[in-house]
Amino acid sequence: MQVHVADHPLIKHKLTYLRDERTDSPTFRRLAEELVTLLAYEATREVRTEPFPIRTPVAETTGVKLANPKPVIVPILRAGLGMLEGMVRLLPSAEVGFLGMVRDEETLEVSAYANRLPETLRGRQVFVVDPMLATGHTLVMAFEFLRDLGADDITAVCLLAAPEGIQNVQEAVKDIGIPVTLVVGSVDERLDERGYIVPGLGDAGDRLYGVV
Ligand SMILES: O=P(O)(O)OC[C@H]1O[C@H](OP(=O)(O)OP(=O)(O)O)[C@H](O)[C@@H]1O
Ligand SMILES: O=c1cc[nH]c(=O)[nH]1
Ligand SMILES: [Mg+2]
Repeated sequence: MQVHVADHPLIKHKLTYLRDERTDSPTFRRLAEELVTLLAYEATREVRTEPFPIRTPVAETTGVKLANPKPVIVPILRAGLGMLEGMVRLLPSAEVGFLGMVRDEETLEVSAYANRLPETLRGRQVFVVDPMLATGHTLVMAFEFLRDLGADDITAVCLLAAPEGIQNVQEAVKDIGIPVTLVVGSVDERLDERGYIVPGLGDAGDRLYGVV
């Protein structure tokens, strides 16, 4: 698995405000959207394009456009929804599929409660968005779902990751058997005993949408 840690002062600046416990929900949502747009620049570096002949007011030339079939963006509910708009803004012609997953706060095991994805992902580039990669259980289960639908090219975009989680995903991806790229805004210090990223930002879903 290729791992890219975005190293950009604007990303660090926005992440600092995102982490700050004084940041309210509307500001948190705006920052998450802005951050994903910056990370998406890195995540879409290998997006497939095809030649596209055009005529400018001056001359004929051949540019590029996104190739067909178009990419698929998959936010992992709930918190991944906070990154969807920023990603769609960069890839407006992409299709969007949804995966709903929640981790048990005691065992840290994950269960899926919603799945609305294209029938097949064969030949599609898939971009998974979820702000937090903690133990990595959620991402691994998501990758298995996507692989079972034929995906063979997955890029995951996360705002924060724990080193333990990256390691777990790296191990699991060997068995999943398809190329995976991970783009993250920061690799934090560690996980705490409750499975939260340290220093992290707390519960991303709650900070975006409130405690349910
Ligand atoms: O790497 P992991 O240990 O699996 O944890 C990461 C997951 O935890 C959070 O979701 P959560 O389960 O809190 O659901 P929510 O988005 O509905 O709040 C986060 O958005 C990830 O999906
Ligand atoms: O720190 C964490 C870990 C998992 N999920 C979150 O929302 N935050
Ligand atoms: Mg949550």
